[in-house]
Parts: sequence; C-alpha cells; structure tokens
Amino acid sequence: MHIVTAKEMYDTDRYAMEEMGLQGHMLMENAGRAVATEIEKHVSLKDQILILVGKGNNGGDGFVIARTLLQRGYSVEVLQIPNDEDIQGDALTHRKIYEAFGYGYHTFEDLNSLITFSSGKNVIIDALLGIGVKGPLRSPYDEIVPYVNQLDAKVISVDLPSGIPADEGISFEEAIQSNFTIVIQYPKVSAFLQHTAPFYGEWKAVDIGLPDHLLGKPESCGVWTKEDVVASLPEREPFSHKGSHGKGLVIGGALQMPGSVTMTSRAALRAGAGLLTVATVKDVISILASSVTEATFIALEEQAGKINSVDGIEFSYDGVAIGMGMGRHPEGEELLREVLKQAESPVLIDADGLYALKAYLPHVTSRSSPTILTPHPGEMAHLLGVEVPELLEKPFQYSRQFASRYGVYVVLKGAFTLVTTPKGNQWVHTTGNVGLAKGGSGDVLAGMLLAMTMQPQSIEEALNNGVWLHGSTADLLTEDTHSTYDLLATDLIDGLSKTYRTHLSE
Ligand SMILES: NC(=O)C1=CN([C@@H]2O[C@H](COP(=O)(O)OP(=O)(O)OC[C@H]3O[C@@H](n4cnc5c(N)ncnc54)[C@H](OP(=O)(O)O)[C@@H]3O)[C@@H](O)[C@H]2O)[C@@H](O)CC1
Ligand SMILES: [K+]
Repeated sequence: MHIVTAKEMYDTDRYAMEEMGLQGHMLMENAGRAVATEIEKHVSLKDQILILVGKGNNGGDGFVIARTLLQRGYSVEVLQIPNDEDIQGDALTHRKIYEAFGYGYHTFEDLNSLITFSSGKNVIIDALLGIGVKGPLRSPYDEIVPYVNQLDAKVISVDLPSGIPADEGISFEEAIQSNFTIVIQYPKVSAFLQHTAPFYGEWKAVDIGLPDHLLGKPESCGVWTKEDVVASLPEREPFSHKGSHGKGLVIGGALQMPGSVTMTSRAALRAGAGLLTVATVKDVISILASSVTEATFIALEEQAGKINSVDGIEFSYDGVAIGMGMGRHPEGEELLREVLKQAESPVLIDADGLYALKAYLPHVTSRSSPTILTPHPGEMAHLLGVEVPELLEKPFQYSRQFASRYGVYVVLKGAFTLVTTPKGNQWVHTTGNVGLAKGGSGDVLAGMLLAMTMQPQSIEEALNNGVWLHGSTADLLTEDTHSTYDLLATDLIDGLSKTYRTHLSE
C-alpha cells in the first residue's frame, strides 16, 4: 500500500484528470460514495448524523457522502461552513447535484449555528479540510474544531482529520480528534508520525479508482503488509541443508550484560538461521552455553569484562550482527572498524555498536556488502547530531537522506518502524504494539533480522519481513496469551513459531 505526500496525491489526481480523462467531479463521486459505504459499517439507521462541509474539495466529498447516505435511508443533516459563493469547482458541481435530488443544507453563521445543528447528533462527519490545509486554523475553523472535539459524538473524518497536514515537518496547532478516519485512496505521511497519527483514531483507506501505476517513481514508499511477506519470504527448499539457511555470527555481550546477546542468538536461530556462532567474552559463553545450546562460540580477548579485540574471528559468515550488550568503551570503535573492513557479508549494527559507529560513518560507503543500522530514535538522533523531537518531526526525510549519504540500510525503530534502503525506498510497519516497549525487544529484532538477511531474498525484503515477523508476533501474543504489560522480549522468541504457523502456512 503506497503512502503519499500532498504533492504526490495532487500529481496523481492531476494525471488521472488530464491524461486519463477521469475528471475531478468523477473522482469526487467515487471518493464520496466509497467513503459513504465505509461509513455505513460504523453507523446505523437510528443514528443522527451531521456532516460538516468545508470550502475545498474535502467539503465537496461531504456533499456526495450526504446524498449517498440520504438515498440509503440514513438521518443526515449538512452544515456548510463557507458562504454559498465560496463553494466552487467540483464541490459546487456536487452541491448542485445534491440540491437537484431535493436535499437541503444549513449555512454556518456563527458558533451558535454549530451548537444548534449538532444538538442531538451522535455522529459527526468531518469534511471540513483535507490535504489542502495550510498553516494554523483560521476563523471560523479555529472555533469549530475545539467545539467538535468536546462533543460527545462519534467523529469520522474524511481523508484526514481536519487541521492535520498530510506531510511531515509541518507544525499545526489544533485539529479534529477523530474516532475513525476514512482515507481517500492512499494514506498520507502524517498517518505514520508519532505526533499526528493519534488524531486519526483508527483508519482505513478506500479505493476511488486511481490506477496504482500513476505513482510509479524511482523511490517507493509504502506500508509493508502480510501480502508482501507472503510474496517475498522464500519457502524452504526440500533438499537444502543447514549451510543453505545461513551461517551467522553475533558479536556482542559483556560480563555486565549477558542477556542481550543471548536473546539475539536465540531469536536468530528461531527465525531460521542454519548455523550460529557467538563471539563474546569468556564469562558470557558459560552463561550462553546453557540457554543457546544450538550455537558455537568464540572466546574473544577482553578487558574489564568487555570485548577488547576481534582477533581470532575468521570472517567466513553469511551475515554478522554486532553491538548488542557490548557496552560503550573506547575500543568499541576499533572493533567495529575491523569488522566492517573484514566481513564480506551483510553487517547489522545495533545498540552499543551504533555509538561506536559515528566516527567511522564516512568510510562505510566504501563497503561492497550491505551495512544495516537498527537504531531507536535516540541512537538515530545521536548519529545525525539532532535532537530526538526534531528527528521525529521528519523521520522519513532524515532516514532517506542518511541512508543515501552513507549507502546504508536504516531500520528506525518505533511505533511505526521505518525501513529505508540506500536508494531511498521506504517501508512503514504497522504491526507491533506497546508491549514491545521493553528492554530486550531490540535484541530479539536484531536476531530475527540477521536470520532473514541470510535467506534467499533481497536485503530490503529481509529487513521488512523480519520487522513484520517481530511486530506480528507481539500482536498475536497480546491477542492471545499475554497483555501489553507482561509481554517479555523472550516471549517473542518462543512466540515466533506461532506467527510462522498461523500467518505463513496458509
Ligand atoms: N479532484 C481531487 O483533487 C480530489 C480531491 N479529493 C478531496 O479533496 C481534498 C483536497 O481538496 P482541496 O485541495 O480543495 O483542499 P481542502 O483541504 O479540501 O480545502 C482547502 C481549502 O481550505 C482553506 N484552508 C486551507 N488551510 C486553511 C486553514 N488553516 N484554515 C482555514 N481554512 C483553510 C483554503 O481556502 P482559503 O481560505 O485559503 O481560500 C483552501 O481553499 C482531499 O483531501 C480529498 O478529500 C477527493 O474528492 C478526490 C478527488
Ligand atoms: K477532513
């Protein structure tokens, strides 16, 4: 499923209108009817519905929705916010059709009109502003929006909650707080930003008949779905052997932190790695040996319980993960540098490895094998040299610039984990839940990603499939046996079997 900016949406609409003959009023008819059909799933014939119609085409959709619902027997009233002469173009065409059916509307004079017409209504349809919103809400929307937000009614927004910009990096002051948003054709970027997504409530996209190839462009941005996983995750060949499923290496752990590397290793094996070696300090090996029986070990030189050197590792692996539980120490930089120079396989850098990476970043571009970074926002902000809130305002832009500048894959972890390729393809993940906000879930993810990168699929597919498996496992577990309070990172490792069996064996 594509994700679009306002410009991409307007370009797509324009192309459909100018090059394909799908005229604006036809698109609006399709949009309004598709939205009305979706609204029917959330309302009943007993509900009293008020549709708030704004000045632009979002308001135009409102007139189509009103006509469709009235024809289908629903109780609907319309409150048009602008004066009659301010409704123009396709929106005016549809208001005329609405009137030709014999339906009427009220016009907003001051807040009292909204108070009067919203009285007794238990459903409000927000067709005030769409992707054309610019700047803070102006009069009278700055009065209307707070009034709607304090009403005790179900609010359903058309395309996006009025006041929320479609794009990232744009500030706003107030917006409709929706219970449900019916997105027209493609979700907009703001549906996946931490500070704007909550305004959408739940959302669903409806098809208005724009062909997908209109968005064909070198960069691709979308939601990675179960269908994508099913299409790309390779089936196991019946005559394959443990070597064909990837020989992985995990470098990490310190005497003070033996857990991280344990979780990464177990997760990698559970996710499908054929063979796994863990390179760590001696005391961690004795702890690991009992809980990761399937792995082999390399004891590394140490100082004060931390890895001091990677001497002794022969880099003949299909994938390497480094950094988890390694601790932060001056030698970390040198270790990482050696690994990146010597390994001729994908190298995934997580946790403490990311802190050690900063100085070496400019040299990463010279690697001939993929380099994968899996930062949480704090680690990513550190690498970028910006504050976390600034990063979270524009995660798409920052990730794309960073991935292309250093030629790396970036898995920016969060409520909407974002995978970016060096070429600028971006995939958002909507699986997973707040149960994952706990120590260890990143270590488990790193292990799953390591296993995925060693299977016969592209690195882009591997990372997305790994993130999807991790999130879906959390979802299955919290639906079933766990809650978002008690879910542990180790539960994800054991729960992965169920995800594979439930989702991927159909
Ligand atoms: N054919 C198509 O393209 C299709 C489009 N579709 C639908 O159209 C929507 C986009 O329509 P749009 O471009 O008319 O923008 P939209 O947000 O409805 O209104 C913008 C108007 O609002 C005003 N305004 C702006 N900012 C403001 C503020 N802060 N505070 C107050 N007022 C503000 C501004 O007016 P101004 O006051 O500046 O004159 C401006 O004219 C899209 O989301 C989808 O729902 C579908 O039907 C499919 C086919
Ligand atoms: K809206």
